[in-house]
Amino acid sequence: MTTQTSRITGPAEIIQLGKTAFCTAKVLLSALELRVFAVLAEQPLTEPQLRERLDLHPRASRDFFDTLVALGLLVRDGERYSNTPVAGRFLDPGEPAYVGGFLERSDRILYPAWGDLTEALRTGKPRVDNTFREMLEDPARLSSYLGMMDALSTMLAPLIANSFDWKSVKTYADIGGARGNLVSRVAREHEHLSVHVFDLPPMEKQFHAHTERLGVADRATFHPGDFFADPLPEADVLTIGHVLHNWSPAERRALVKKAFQAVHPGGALIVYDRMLADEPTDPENLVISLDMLLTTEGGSEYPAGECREWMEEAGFTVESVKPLGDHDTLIVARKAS
Ligand SMILES: C[S@@+](CC[C@H](N)C(=O)[O-])C[C@H]1O[C@@H](n2cnc3c(N)ncnc32)[C@H](O)[C@@H]1O
Repeated sequence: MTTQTSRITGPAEIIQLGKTAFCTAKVLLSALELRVFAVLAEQPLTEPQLRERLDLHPRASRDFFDTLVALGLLVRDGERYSNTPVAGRFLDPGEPAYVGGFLERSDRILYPAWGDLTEALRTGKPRVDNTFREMLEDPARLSSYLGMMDALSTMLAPLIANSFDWKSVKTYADIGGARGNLVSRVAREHEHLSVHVFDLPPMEKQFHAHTERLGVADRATFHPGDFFADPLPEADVLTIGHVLHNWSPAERRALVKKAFQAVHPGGALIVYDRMLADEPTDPENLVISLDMLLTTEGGSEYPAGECREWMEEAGFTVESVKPLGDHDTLIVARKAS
């Protein structure tokens, strides 16, 4: 079957794709780094006031603020700039729905790494040093990373809480569950659940603070360990979300096999990731797969069919494969009673 890309109809779109797209991305990322939205959350400001607050040179400050207006993130009313309602809700770090944790990491790590895509494609090697373990020891960097993870799992949590029958489930463990954002949000929807997170030991302190903040600490347990070296906690339901894509196919297969040992008879394994469609019509998940090339040793996105094979090979029966939100796929697999 021929794949058609109807987005590109002429030279204007080609130039937009090759130039304007990364320029406008960087305008947003710099605005976050400069705290434009945080400053404007306090009060609307004129161009000289905002420029002074942000300590910018006058040469391009008006163009920079006007670009943010043109992108729909700021409003200019007469001489004063303010946040649009959407920017005020999602880009002001003081707001609970802030998604900037994700974008801050984009700015610091992914934006420079993407500049080296050609080299990564030639060598198959990541362009970011494997500093993940070091980052876990650095509270500021860890917080920014967790902000990014939480931004994603907060959007998916209500869908996961409603797309599975949790009534008969007593224990639920999220493998690679970070500071417990997903389990906490599912536990808030289903008050009978006792929830568990398995993750690397440095995540434990963050886990206790976060589950406390979300009001589920009395039902939440952290299991420190390395999921390739240590046994996983046993539970009625295990989730593995946005984890398998960080590892090579052989490592994913091993982890799914290990999950089979940990799921109680009659229980289920739920895997979700940015899985790849059969036809490459949507660049979104393919771009994330290239992110994995740039940032991990062996990771990539993968088709749902491959995940099915790992699950069936481990002994599960796949019950359902369905879309989760705009870009993820959720697979539920059952272990026989
Ligand atoms: C991409 S994050 C996904 C976090 C979470 N599932 C979510 O969707 O928000 C990957 C998680 O796997 C954890 N992780 C990485 N290597 C691990 C290992 N060897 N053992 C246990 N956890 C690990 C990381 O600390 C991190 O929390």
